[in-house]
Amino acid sequence: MAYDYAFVHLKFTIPLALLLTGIAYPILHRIHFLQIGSLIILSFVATLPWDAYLIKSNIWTYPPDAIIGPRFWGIPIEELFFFVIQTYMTSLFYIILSKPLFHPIYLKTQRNTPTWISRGKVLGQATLVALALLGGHLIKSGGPGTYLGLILAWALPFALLTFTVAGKFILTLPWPSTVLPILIPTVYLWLVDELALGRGTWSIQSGTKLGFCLFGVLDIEEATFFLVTNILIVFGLAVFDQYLAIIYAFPHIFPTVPHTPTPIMMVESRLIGTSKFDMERIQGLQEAVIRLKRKSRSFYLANSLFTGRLRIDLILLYSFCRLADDLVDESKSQQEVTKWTSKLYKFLDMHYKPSAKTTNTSPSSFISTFFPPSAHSALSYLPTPILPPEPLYELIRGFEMDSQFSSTNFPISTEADLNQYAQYVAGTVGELCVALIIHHCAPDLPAETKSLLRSASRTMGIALQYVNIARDIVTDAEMGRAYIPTTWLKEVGLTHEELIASPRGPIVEGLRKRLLDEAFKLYAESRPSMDQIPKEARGPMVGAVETYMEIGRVLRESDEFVLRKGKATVPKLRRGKTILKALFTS
Ligand SMILES: CC(C)=CCC/C(C)=C/CC/C(C)=C/CC/C(C)=C/[C@@H]1[C@@H](COP(=O)(O)OP(=O)(O)O)[C@]1(C)CC/C=C(\C)CC/C=C(\C)CCC=C(C)C
Repeated sequence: MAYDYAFVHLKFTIPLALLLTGIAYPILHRIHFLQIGSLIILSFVATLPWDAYLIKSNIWTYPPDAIIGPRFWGIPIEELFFFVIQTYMTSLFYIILSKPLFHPIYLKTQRNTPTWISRGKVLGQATLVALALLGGHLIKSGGPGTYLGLILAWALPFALLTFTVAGKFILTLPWPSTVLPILIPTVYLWLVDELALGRGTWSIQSGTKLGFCLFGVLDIEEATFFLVTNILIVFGLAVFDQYLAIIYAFPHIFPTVPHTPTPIMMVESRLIGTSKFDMERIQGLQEAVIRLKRKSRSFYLANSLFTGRLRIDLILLYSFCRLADDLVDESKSQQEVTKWTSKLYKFLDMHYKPSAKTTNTSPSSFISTFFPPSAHSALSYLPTPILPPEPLYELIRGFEMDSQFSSTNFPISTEADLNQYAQYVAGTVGELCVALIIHHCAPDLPAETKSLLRSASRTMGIALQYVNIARDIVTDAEMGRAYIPTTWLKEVGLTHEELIASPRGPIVEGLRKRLLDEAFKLYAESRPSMDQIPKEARGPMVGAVETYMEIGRVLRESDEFVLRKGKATVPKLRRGKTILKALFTS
């Protein structure tokens, strides 16, 4: 009995697995445990007979003075543990590197597949078949090609199966999320293997190997083994992600999705033909993600921390809010604003007041007739059945207030007006976000908790809007707008006209500070209630709020301003740190 092989785990695999667990911990959801767990079981069951055969045929041997002793089917327990830990580590690499991806949009190539993907899939399948056949041939011939043959003939049919099921999806995913989680653990395990082979912890029979080394004493067969097994793990995870993407993306096929989609749903998602996929919705989701990425760094980063349908619906909500805001902001006249807001009200009426319907037009033909093509998806895919109507109507009312600014009219006279405005444009957004969270994560929350969350989310929305106004004093002035209440301006001897003509200087800084103080007061009032947000949405929501409030903190530190396009932003590193802190502490 000895501990050489056990030490390989203690020194190299377990510490890395622990480190990866620590890094991935805040982004791991129940579904990931199901994903990793199923893959560990599959890889264990698939490797067991193969490994037992290798040991029985003396292709692989373990000197008795390198292992603790207990065996199952002749396989030392350290080796059995290897199946588990390698699958676990590679899965975590994949999950971490795939986190920023929004998988539903990678279903876009399922129909009207680009030629390079169709060809790539056929080429991949042909290569896997050829290599598996080569493996069979090497086994039949016996001698030095046996071990390589056994690896190829065993692993590649599994790879072929998974690639056949999810090849287009795998090829559509960005390479850092597929190639890197294969390569990084492979190279790491090559180095570990090199060390173990060098120390004689395990060895390969000389008559059954080719005798080429990739480097040092690392036989080409061992290098191939780690490469193909990591390919198998990543392909397996991608199959799982493809099924999840189908389940989450298509409410017309899966109207409700439980916390953790069931294995039956996974099978169903496989059996449904791609002809049933709503590719227009995928296109709409893609447009919404692009809008989010272009317009808001903070929310884009925070959004990637959510999962499932909640993530999709938050993106769609953002897209609607942004579109409505832009339609009003980009209007050239008061009439144009009224044109858009009345169309938006009508759009909401069609969903929420069908009895008040004045025409026989359907919402989709109303959208395509009265809105520009760039607005269609943001309106068509707003998850109206889940969202309460009042905040949506109020949001449009807030945009109407925006349009009332003119060289002689400043609608924000008092602090109460400011609060009302912020309620309309941002308190509503908080309430809508919470409605989505409750629907997707905890529909059975007690009524008092729901109402606490609603009112806190309104307050938090106002806090964020105050930060937004404090940040944009200069850019708003350039558009002829001043949100600082007339009463505050009077106290410092300013008028709106003067603020707009000269939005910089110590007096304005004083006003900015006052607004930020109000923002942080409201933030402090509502922040404790965020602990009542269901666990799976809490960290990401806190992350979203904190990255936005961080703009306020940067503004308060004034010398740290990073002025970009006239706006103060939080440096990337600081934004990343804020998100991580929120995730690890919520
Ligand atoms: C990850 C995530 C939460 C994403 C979605 C959030 C979402 C739907 C945002 C919509 C934003 C939007 C375009 C609203 C239109 C009105 C508007 C412009 C509001 C201002 C947003 C700032 O956006 P940005 O800086 O990009 O805009 P401009 O450059 O000024 O054009 C606002 C400041 C409002 C943002 C308000 C919220 C996201 C609500 C915050 C409250 C919560 C998240 C609830 C917290 C829960 C509890 C229980 C306290």
